[in-house]
Amino acid sequence: MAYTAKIGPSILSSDLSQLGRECERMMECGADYLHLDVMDGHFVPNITFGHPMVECLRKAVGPNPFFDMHMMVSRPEQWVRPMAAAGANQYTFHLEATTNPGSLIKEIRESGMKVGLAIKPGTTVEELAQWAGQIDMALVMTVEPGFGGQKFMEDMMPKVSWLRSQFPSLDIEVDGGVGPDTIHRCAEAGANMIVSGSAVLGSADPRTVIALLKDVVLEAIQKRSLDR
Ligand SMILES: O=C(CO)[C@H](O)[C@H](O)COP(=O)(O)O
Repeated sequence: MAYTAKIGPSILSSDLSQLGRECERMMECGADYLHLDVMDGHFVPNITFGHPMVECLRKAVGPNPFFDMHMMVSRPEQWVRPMAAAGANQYTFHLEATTNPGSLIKEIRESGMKVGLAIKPGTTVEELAQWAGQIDMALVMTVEPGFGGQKFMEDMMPKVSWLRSQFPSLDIEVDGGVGPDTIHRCAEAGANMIVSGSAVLGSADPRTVIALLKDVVLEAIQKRSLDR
């Protein structure tokens, strides 16, 4: 079992006027990585930020925090090189946004980043599966992408369970409505990379929330390895 539990706060839910400080605060509170949501107002009905912001953030927080870029954009091919140059570590694009996932995967690798592949709630996991051998991480969205603070879609969990059964070493991320109330379902299904926005950033005690999320996932991983 090659994967481990990792918690990545979605900084979309932070005080955006203090983004550098918020990123540092999350890392100090035990985050394993930072999940950065890039939205273009076209693939999703919301706009956030692009590579100039990522470059500034990288300068502000230094070389260590792992930047997991969730590219909710219509033309993901366009931003691979700029994001790599800005200091991104992983480039997660949406399967629905490209007609040529194979060449995009190759380009991301050549640019030195890890590859993540995301699917919206309406996309089947079988469509993702054909690329699973070529990617570092699969992201199963548990809300319709576009906004933080939405309700967790429990009915996405069979996708996670199926992926885990088929790809025992793959990093599987869940994103949307994940927090103390929903983490058990994600962990049981086999997710190991946990994005949490409002539940972590909206808490008065993010350190405790991050630790709780991580403990639940670690316990599920241990249980799965004992059951094998
Ligand atoms: O990708 C996203 C929205 O498209 C966000 O990462 C996600 O919604 C996290 O926020 P929350 O935990 O509050 O749901």
